[in-house]
This record gives sequence, structure tokens and C-alpha cells, in this order.
Amino acid sequence: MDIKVSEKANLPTKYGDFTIQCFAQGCKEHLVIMKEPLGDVPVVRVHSECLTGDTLGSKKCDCGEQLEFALNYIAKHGGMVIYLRQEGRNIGLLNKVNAYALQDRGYDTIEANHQLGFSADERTYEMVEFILDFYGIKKIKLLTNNPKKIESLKDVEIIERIPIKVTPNPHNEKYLQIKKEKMGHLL
Ligand SMILES: Nc1nc2c(ncn2[C@@H]2O[C@H](COP(=O)(O)OP(=O)(O)OP(=O)(O)O)[C@@H](O)[C@H]2O)c(=O)[nH]1
Ligand SMILES: [Zn+2]
Repeated sequence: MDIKVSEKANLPTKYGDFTIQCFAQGCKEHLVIMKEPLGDVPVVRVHSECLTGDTLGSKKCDCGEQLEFALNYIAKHGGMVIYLRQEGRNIGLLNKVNAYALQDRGYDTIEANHQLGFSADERTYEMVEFILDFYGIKKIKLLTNNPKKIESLKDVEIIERIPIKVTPNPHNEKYLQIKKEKMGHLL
């Protein structure tokens, strides 16, 4: 993998004071948001980009709330958010908006992906393994409700899963139900 790594820089935020470091592969620029000390077994959140949820406050998904939970948790306990540029479970923003249009017509989040010729989840996690290896991290506590993410991280030992609590709203109730029933999320 041809990966460029930036320097580390300070990033004070409303959640706490972090450092950030960028890992670029081609046109995908991934980000690590870190709070030190990391401790013996760092807390890690692997977060996939959701422009609509993370920055626009969309109520259609739980991404923004999960990111806030993770940043608050890591500000308190140390650890890192690995922010992967895998928008729309890696189908990209344009396709996600088309998937949302299909959802407006009654398809669920998985059916909409299938209608567009994608699998339910097109993400991969090699970059996470590269980043953890870069920092010499072999064991982590993973902040997630997604068992597939745990299975996908083969080169690192996950000694604990820390659940993320989200409060459903009328717009994401069905989405959360599909994640639980069809994608096996531990909600
Ligand atoms: N294709 C598609 N992507 C979506 C949709 N809603 C959210 N996403 C994307 O899904 C990703 C977040 O995935 P989730 O399955 O919600 O959560 P997760 O990160 O896999 O699991 P957790 O670790 O428990 O948060 C982000 O990349 C979002 O852009 C949708 O309806 N369709
Ligand atoms: Zn989202």
C-alpha cells in the first residue's frame, strides 16, 4: 500500500484537546483523532464517513450521535477515532443520495444498495490494520455495535467491545431496526 502519513498536529475541540494525523492513500485521506495517554490497551472507534450524519445533523441514521459519543468517550478515557473516508458504507456520496431517494420510495437501507448494484456493505478495513501497526498497537478495546467490524479486524486482538448508546428518533427507527435484524448489529 502506498500511504502518505502527515505530521501530528494539535486539535482542540468542544469535546476535548486531541492530536490529529492524516493517512492518505490515493485520493482518500483518512484521519486519526487521538487522545493520549493511550494506556496499555487503547480504546479505538473505527468510524466510517457519513457527511449527512456527521456534519449536517441528519436524523436518518445514528452516525453523528455515534461520533459524538466516541469523541466524548475518548476525550475522557484516552484512545483514538480512526475516521475512514468510506462514505455510504463505501458506495460514495452520490450513490448514497440515490439510495436515500430509493428509501423515500419505500426500499430499506439494504434493498436500496442492492437496487443500485452494490452489496449491503462495501467497506474494507486494511487501513485500520495499517494505522494500528503504524502506532505499534496489537490489542484494542473497540467502540462498536457492529459484529462484522469485529470479524473484519483480523490482525489485531479485540479484548473488549464497548457498546455505543444511541437514542432512536422517528426518522431512524426503521434504519436501526434493519441494522439489528438484517445486519446483526448489537443494538
Ligand atoms: N449506503 C448507505 N450507507 C449508509 C446509510 N446510512 C448510513 N450509511 C453509511 O453507513 C456508515 C455507518 O455505518 P453503520 O452500519 O451505521 O455503523 P457502523 O459504523 O458499521 O457500526 P458501528 O461501529 O456500530 O457504528 C457510514 O459510512 C454512513 O455513511 C444508508 O442508508 N445507505
Ligand atoms: Zn449516517
